[in-house]
Amino acid sequence: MRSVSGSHVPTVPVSAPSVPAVMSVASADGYSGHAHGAAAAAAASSVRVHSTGRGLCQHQATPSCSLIGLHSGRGISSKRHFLLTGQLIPLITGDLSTVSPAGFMIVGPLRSLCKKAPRIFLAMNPQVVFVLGGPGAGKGTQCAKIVENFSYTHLSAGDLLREERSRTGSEFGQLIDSYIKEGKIVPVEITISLLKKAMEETMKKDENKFRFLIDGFPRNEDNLQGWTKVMDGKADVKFVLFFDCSNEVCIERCLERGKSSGRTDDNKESLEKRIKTYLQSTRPIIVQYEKQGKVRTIDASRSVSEVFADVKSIFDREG
Ligand SMILES: Nc1ncnc2c1ncn2[C@@H]1O[C@H](COP(=O)(O)OP(=O)(O)OP(=O)(O)O)[C@@H](O)[C@H]1O
Ligand SMILES: O=c1ccn([C@@H]2O[C@H](COP(=O)(O)O)[C@@H](O)[C@H]2O)c(=O)[nH]1
Repeated sequence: MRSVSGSHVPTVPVSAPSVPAVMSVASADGYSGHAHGAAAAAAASSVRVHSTGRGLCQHQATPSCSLIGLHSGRGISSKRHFLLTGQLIPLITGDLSTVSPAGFMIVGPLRSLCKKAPRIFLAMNPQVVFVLGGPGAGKGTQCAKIVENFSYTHLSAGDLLREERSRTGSEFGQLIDSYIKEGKIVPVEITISLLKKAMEETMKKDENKFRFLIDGFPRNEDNLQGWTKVMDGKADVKFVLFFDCSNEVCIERCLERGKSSGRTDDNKESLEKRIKTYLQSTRPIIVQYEKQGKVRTIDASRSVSEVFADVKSIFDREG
């Protein structure tokens, strides 16, 4: 047994049931690194409690009590909280940069808790990276490469809208079609419901898939407000990946793509409108996130591999 960073974890009671004011988190015999896993789980910005543990448990340290944590495996630090059967437990601090690769971790036995909580399952909120940039800046191309190299699921808001447009019986098909051709931004209620559903379905299929690249969203103030209203507290926006590219290069790429894409908006007329919408509505959103220190800017005018080298170093760093 060893304690996490040699620390004890004081509890801050929120509601019953009560647990001892001090408890130590220890790794079970033969599960070295699990204590770090728990610390990483605690470091997660928000953690949901699962009442059932289907698929969550990779290792079972003790049959009576298990704390299961998810961690990103890369340099998580800082003081956060996680929810544990009605208790807010201040973070176990320490250097988490050595945490082993991503996955579920388990610590046990949590002796003092065993009596109170026979089994505790924790899973993180979805972790989101917004991917923004002008039309044709290379967002989709780079997202595909991120997915190949990191454990992210790519959700393109544009693709989801196009899918909805062609879904038989969709009540929004015509509206989406005209908005896309005009380069206008579809009302957020439609887009957010598609995004939320896609995230939920992804996580339902595989609980390990809780990291998302949301490509082409939020595009305007309405999008941002809609996201906040529906997703605040339910998903954590880690950062915004911004592909910075001149309008000329964007237009040239889209026109080239238009030769084979079949997209109704990869033509000169639509592109002028899309660029205008991007400059008037989306850039201010990027500026807002910049003020919060959340934007990671990439020079997207270079080759695909040069751009990806920068993208990769950001994901290596950020986890
Ligand atoms: N770095 C690059 N250099 C040259 N061409 C590129 C580069 N990145 C992407 N492309 C090409 O440019 C076109 C647009 O790329 P992509 O679809 O990835 O852009 P996007 O930002 O997702 O566009 P949109 O927002 O319009 O969906 C594609 O044909 C793609 O192959
Ligand atoms: O959040 C969104 C995303 C997209 N749209 C509309 O779709 C087109 C195409 O989007 P791409 O990201 O280029 O695939 C875009 O011009 C908008 O009309 C949207 O309304 N909201």
